[in-house]
Amino acid sequence: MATRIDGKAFAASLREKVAEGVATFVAKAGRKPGLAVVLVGEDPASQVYVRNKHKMTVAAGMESFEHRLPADTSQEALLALVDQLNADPAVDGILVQLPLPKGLDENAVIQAIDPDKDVDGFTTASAGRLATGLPGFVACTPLGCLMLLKDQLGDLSGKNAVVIGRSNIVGKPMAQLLLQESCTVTIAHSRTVDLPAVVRGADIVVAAVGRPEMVKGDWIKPGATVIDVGINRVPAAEEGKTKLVGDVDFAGAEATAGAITPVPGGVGPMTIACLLYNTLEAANRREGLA
Ligand SMILES: NC(=O)C1=CN([C@@H]2O[C@H](COP(=O)(O)OP(=O)(O)OC[C@H]3O[C@@H](n4cnc5c(N)ncnc54)[C@H](OP(=O)(O)O)[C@@H]3O)[C@@H](O)[C@H]2O)C=CC1
Ligand SMILES: Nc1nc(=O)c2c([nH]1)NC[C@@H]1CN(c3ccc(C(=O)N[C@@H](CCC(=O)O)C(=O)O)cc3)C=[N+]21
Repeated sequence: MATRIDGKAFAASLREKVAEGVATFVAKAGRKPGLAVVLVGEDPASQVYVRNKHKMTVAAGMESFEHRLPADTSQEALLALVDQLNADPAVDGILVQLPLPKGLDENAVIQAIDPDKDVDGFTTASAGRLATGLPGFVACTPLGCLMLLKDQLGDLSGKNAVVIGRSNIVGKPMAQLLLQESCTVTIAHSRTVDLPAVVRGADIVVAAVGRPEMVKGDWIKPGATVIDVGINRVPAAEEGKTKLVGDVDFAGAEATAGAITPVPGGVGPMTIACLLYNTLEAANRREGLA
């Protein structure tokens, strides 16, 4: 039976460490680190995430600047806000909550963020820095996955890692991080032939697909470490209710894996904790304290 990796507890302890770092920053810089979050439109899931981010930013001792804009905001107005935040000395980190409403050019908005304030790690500058090993910001979800893996396994060098999914915000940066740790990395995707066989070779499996419980227990090599990034809302047993499940069939994989993250309570809480971690880092760098 696999060890359950407690992402919720790990994230809480990371947020405490960040809060200590914030106190040190305030003593030296004479101001709080600031995180600006931009939410366009009314997407209910995004509203919940943004509210949680605000609460945890304040709890860590940082300044939270929330910008809520109507769904019919123009591209020009949104870009003007990003420029204003880029120029604002009180803002160390900028996050534009995705997805944006239809009609807005997500890529153009993300690329407008100053890479030194890109605490989401979504700009091409951040992706390029990660790929070439230069200091920058790593996307929060893959960074959180890596922290959980290192905590569980220690040195990752030489391990066979399979990342399922090749998105710019999860799969690709995850693969770069594992490569940096000297894993032998395979990136699987919708065109991969015989995915079960590919996964059976993995000491480390990171599932970031967006398909509920797609990865089955009998794909998992005995003792492997399984990181489930998926957040899928599906109908629950009780009529009219919903529940969250990952991209991995948890019950099946738990029997074979060495360790596995649950959903909820696994990778999800690490994402926000890493956002705070990156924001503190951005503040320290901007003040020459890093
Ligand atoms: N915990 C957290 O904080 C976060 C969780 N998530 C969750 O992680 C999941 C992935 O997110 P994201 O990367 O943005 O998703 P995307 O939809 O951008 O990417 C999904 C990837 O999965 C691949 N894929 C789709 N179907 C299959 C299949 N049948 N077999 C193999 N690969 C397949 C796609 O392949 P192809 O490229 O060929 O189309 C694609 O590369 C989602 O559930 C999302 O909700 C995302 C961000 C943060
Ligand atoms: N610019 C931008 N940056 C993001 O990082 C970003 C984004 N846009 N858009 C949406 C996705 C998704 N995401 C999650 C954050 C926290 C949980 C999380 O805390 N999940 C809890 C459960 C939450 C619940 O119960 O709904 C858990 O897994 O335990 C999940 C998903 C960040 N994203």
